[in-house]
Amino acid sequence: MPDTPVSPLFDQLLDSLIDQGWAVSDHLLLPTEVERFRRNLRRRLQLGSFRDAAVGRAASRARVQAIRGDRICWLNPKARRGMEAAWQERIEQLRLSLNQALMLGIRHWEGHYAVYPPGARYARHVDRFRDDDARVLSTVLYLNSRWRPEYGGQLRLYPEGKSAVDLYPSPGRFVCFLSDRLPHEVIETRRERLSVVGWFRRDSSRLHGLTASRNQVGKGRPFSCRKSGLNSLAR
Ligand SMILES: O=C(O)CCC(=O)C(=O)O
Ligand SMILES: [Fe+2]
Repeated sequence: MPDTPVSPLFDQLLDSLIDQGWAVSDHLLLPTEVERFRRNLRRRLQLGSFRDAAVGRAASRARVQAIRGDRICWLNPKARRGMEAAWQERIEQLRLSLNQALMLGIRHWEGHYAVYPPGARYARHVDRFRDDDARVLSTVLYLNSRWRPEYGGQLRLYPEGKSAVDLYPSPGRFVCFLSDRLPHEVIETRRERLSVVGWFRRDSSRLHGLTASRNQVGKGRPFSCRKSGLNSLAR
């Protein structure tokens, strides 16, 4: 098996994931790459490729907006050029590192752009579906040009038995966390908030349009801080 080069950045991410079930890096992309990626998002927005995000198969639109106010557009998994391709190449490197170091058995990543207009939020939830355990790790990359705390819009993580953690969507920030056990929410934003949200999955299907179960908390085994704990939760 060829050795996967694990960059020091990935090393730090892996260590944090093992220790606390979530990780953050502000250096995965250059500022110029973040800008190019943002331009790409804006182009897709102008083309009318975005649609309201969904939360439940039968939920009414008004109810959805109260829970989740973003609009989304899936990335092209077959992109060959531009930042969509570059990002998915980097994500592929991370996938190889994750599988090598933690044996998570991840087979692919899929993700979408998300735009939260001012006033939008995403209520507390867990990313793994009730009836589908394919999502292993959630990822978020923020494409905002700048961010100040007074804009709100922070991602609030609720690690079990610990205080909540607030992460502001600053330009180029990357956050990842275990999809099945880390409740989180997006606090109401006062500015337009741009991101690429995605999931490392252990299946090979690309079924878009399924929706996350709200407050699906407490499923799965208790999180262990040791590698063996991570290994076992991935099986
Ligand atoms: O944008 C974020 O910070 C998180 C979004 C999220 O939780 C989701 O789309 O499931
Ligand atoms: Fe989420």
